[in-house]
Amino acid sequence: MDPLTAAYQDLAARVAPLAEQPHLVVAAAAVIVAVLLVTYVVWDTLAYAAIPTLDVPLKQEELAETLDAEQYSPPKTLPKDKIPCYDPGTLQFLGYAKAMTPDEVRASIAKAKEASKVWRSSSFKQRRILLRVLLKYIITHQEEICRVSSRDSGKTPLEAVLGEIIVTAEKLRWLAAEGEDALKPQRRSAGVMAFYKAARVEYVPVGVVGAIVPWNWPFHNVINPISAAVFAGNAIVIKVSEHASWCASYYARIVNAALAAAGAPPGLVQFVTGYGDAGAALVAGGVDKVVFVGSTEVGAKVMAAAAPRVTPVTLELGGKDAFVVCGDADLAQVVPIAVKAAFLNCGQNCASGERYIVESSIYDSFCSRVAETANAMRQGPALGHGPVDTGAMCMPGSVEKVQRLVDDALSKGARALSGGKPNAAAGAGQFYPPTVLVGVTKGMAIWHEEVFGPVMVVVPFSGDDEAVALANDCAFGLGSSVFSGSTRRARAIAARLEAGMTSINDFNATYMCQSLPFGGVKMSGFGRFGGVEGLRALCVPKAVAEDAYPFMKTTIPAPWLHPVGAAAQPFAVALTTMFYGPSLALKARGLVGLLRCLVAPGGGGGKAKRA
Ligand SMILES: NC(=O)c1ccc[n+]([C@@H]2O[C@H](COP(=O)([O-])OP(=O)(O)OC[C@H]3O[C@@H](n4cnc5c(N)ncnc54)[C@H](O)[C@@H]3O)[C@@H](O)[C@H]2O)c1
Repeated sequence: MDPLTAAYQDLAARVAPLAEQPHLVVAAAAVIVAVLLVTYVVWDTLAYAAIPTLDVPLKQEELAETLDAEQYSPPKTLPKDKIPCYDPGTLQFLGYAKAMTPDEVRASIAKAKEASKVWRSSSFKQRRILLRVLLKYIITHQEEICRVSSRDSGKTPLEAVLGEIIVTAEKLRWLAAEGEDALKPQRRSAGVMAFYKAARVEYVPVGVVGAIVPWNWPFHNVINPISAAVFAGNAIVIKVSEHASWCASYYARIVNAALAAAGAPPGLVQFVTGYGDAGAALVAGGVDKVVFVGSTEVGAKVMAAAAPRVTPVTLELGGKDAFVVCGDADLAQVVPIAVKAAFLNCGQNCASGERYIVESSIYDSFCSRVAETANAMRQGPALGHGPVDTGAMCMPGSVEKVQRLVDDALSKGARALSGGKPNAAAGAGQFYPPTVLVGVTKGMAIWHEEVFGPVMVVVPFSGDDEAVALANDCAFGLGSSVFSGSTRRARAIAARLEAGMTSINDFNATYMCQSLPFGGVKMSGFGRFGGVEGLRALCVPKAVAEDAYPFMKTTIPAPWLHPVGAAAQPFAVALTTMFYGPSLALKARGLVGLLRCLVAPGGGGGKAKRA
């Protein structure tokens, strides 16, 4: 018996008794998992031990849970060159942010440009340190970051942890762990005629990224593009929303402290506060790439403004996600997810469940269960008044916009199973309650327009073709969900949905997988942010080809030397036939033609002719 077979038989004989003692197998597996876990924790702890700890002082109003009514009452007159900032839950006045002028925006771009020249040759190691400094601060100061976000945008502290912290932490972790792999030069095949070449793509930083972001997740919306842009070797000028400018002051202090701790050049990240004119100045001001996150209407303007300089744009625009629930889905799982998908952050999410397409067999049960939860949800100011399930709408005018869409639907025959009018009982702030609408038809504006508020529209379907047709009957195509007890059925429906992202038996799971691209189709925009594709979109994918072998290099064949002779074109035809001829006979014909050209009079090209 050969030694290998003997060793195998010996191992098999030793392992066989274990099959009769499954508890030993389970115990061994548990020990292995525990060792792996401990190794991971120790590794992570050591990786972060040397990472500097930031000290970012907070202002009085950033620290307080409740604000004194007198001290924070609105001013009588509002200056034009400043942005007034309010708490949407109490309407207390928080102070002013600067409304930067176009000249000030251009000055910020110039500073970023200088910093980008240094940072583009920074090492991935240094970029990872920057991300880890940020992550360390974020995890140890979650409460502060969330309190400030809640104060400025109206969301509850729980919502802030879910949407501001968790996804940001995962983004930073993913970038540090896998970002370098996504950006290191990638080998490509050289092809047939260039067989002697080595081909690769190098991901070169674009230079200065100009990012314009909305107010709905004011912390995540800034750290998300900043972390990706600087990890890709760029500087970034980021324009925050005029409706979330107060909190940007704290978030800018965090970022600047992290840059200093990581030894990054000052000016690498520039914050811009201002109105639309500041955003327009950023787009037209000479940045190398524009990332716009906001409404479809403004996105179209941004695209037009980027055209004269042919500045590349990524547009992350509005959404109106379809949420398909098949009759065989597990309602106990689906209902709580459906409620979160519609009402998280008061429905102010680009990828928010807005159109619930539910199979007729479970339609009534689904509607009554979501309405029961919606009716039980408590609403109020996010801070200082005990836990609430949902907070205020961030933007002045949002409550009225939602009411217009709901009123239109109700006047045309829809019914509200919960909510349906502003919630004055919740307090002085901008409150619209969780609203479930049934009986919605295509003639109603709410079926087509993005609500960006806490309204769940539920319609029934019969047969998967109808579910797909209803889901695709929409100008937007950002996220989508399909729930079914049969993965096969869910996948088949998902494959037919016109959307940039689909989660099967979940909602927005694609965003928790930060390796995946984020973005939409149709009026939801184009280009991708997030994941490998999003990171590479912040670079120029530069094609490079060089000689693969030192003894082979490109020389122009003799028949092609100028002035060319009669054999020049037949030589090219023969060469093409030899390399690409789809049969042996054709390839042989190409080779013979090639040799003929070389020996023919004039086959030596210009030199031969001259001789
Ligand atoms: N797809 C996504 O990733 C995503 C994420 C969040 C929000 N959104 C969308 O954002 C919208 C809500 O956010 P919003 O109300 O802040 O959007 P918005 O389009 O009104 O504003 C977004 C930003 O654009 C700026 N701006 C305004 N006019 C400009 C101009 N002419 N040139 C350049 N910039 C200009 C604003 O000052 C703001 O900072 C919703 O439609 C929502 O779906 C999309």
